[in-house]
Amino acid sequence: MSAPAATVHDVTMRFRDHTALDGISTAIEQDGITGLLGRNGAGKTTLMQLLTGHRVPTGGGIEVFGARPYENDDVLRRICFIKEGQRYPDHFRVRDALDAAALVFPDWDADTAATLLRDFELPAKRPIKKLSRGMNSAVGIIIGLASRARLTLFDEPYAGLDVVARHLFYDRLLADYAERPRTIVISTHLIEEISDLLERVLLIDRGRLLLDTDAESVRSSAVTVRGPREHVRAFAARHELLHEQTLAGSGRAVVRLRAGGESPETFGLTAAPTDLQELVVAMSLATAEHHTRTPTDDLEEVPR
Ligand SMILES: Nc1ncnc2c1ncn2[C@@H]1O[C@H](COP(=O)(O)OP(=O)(O)OP(=O)(O)O)[C@@H](O)[C@H]1O
Repeated sequence: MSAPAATVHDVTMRFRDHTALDGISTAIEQDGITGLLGRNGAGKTTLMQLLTGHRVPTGGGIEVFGARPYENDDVLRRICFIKEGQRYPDHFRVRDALDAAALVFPDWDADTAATLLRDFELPAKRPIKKLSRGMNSAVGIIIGLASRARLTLFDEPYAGLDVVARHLFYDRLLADYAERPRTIVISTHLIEEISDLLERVLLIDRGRLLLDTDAESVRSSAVTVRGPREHVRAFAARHELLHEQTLAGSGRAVVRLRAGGESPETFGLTAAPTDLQELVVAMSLATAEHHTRTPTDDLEEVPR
C-alpha cells in the first residue's frame, strides 16, 4: 500500500482560549475521495487550513506527501485548496482566474478547464465580481478539477450553486477522478447528495473526530429500527443507542451495532440500514447531549 497523502498526528489548534481542533489523528490515503463532515463550527475548515499550510497547528504534527506543508513549496504546488466563497482580484475576469491557475498548478489541464467552462455556461470574459454567487462557486470548481492537483480540497464548494450545477459537479468529479485518480477531500453539509461519491468519511464534532472510516463500513455499522418502544430500548441496550424518537408506545431508533450483539429480529423489530446522513445527524445529536455548548461570540479573531 502506498504512503498516505496526508497524516495528522494528535493535532490541536487553539484560537486564544477556543480549541477548534482537539487531538485529531488520522491518515488520508492516496487516491480516494474523502468527505469531511460535521456541524457548523466543528473544525472542518481549520483542518483544511492546516493540511494546506495556511496555518500551523498549536500542537501535534501534519505531514502532506511526507513533509510539513507550511511554507513548503515542494508540497504546496501539489495541493489545490478551493475555499468557500473564494475571492479573486477585483479586475479579474473568469479567463484571468483560469490563466492564473494554469501558471500555479503544474498538472493544469486546459482541455478540462475549457470543457467545464462550457458545461457550467460561464462567460470567460465576464469580470468575476459581476458573476452571481453560484457562478463564482463554479469558477472555483473548474479550477479545483482542472488543477489535477495530487491533493485537492474543496471546502463547501457550492455556495449558491443550483441543484443541476451541483450534480454536474458530482458527475464531472467522478469522471475526472476515474480518469486521473488523486486525493480529494470535500467538506459539505449536503451529505445525502454526495454520500455515493465518498470512499472515506471523517466526521468532526467540536474539534474531535467522531468517525474515521470507509464509506462501506458506515453503511453496515448502524441500523434504524422500529417497533414497540420497550423492544427498541432492549435492543439498543445491547448495542449503542445514538438517537431515539418515540410516539405513544412505538419507537424508532438509530443504533450503532456492536459485534456479537443480538439482531433486531430477535426483538421483533423491523430494521433498515442507516444512511450516512442519518448516521451523522444521530451521532452529532448523541454527542450534543453530553455537552453544554459554550457561546463563541466572545471569540477574538486570530489573524493568519
Ligand atoms: N481565525 C479564527 N479566530 C478565532 N476563532 C476561529 C478562527 N477560525 C475559526 N475559529 C473558530 O474555530 C471553530 C472551528 O471553525 P471552522 O471554520 O473550522 O468550522 P467549520 O467546521 O468549517 O464550520 P462551517 O461548517 O460552519 O463552515 C469555530 O468555533 C470558529 O469560530
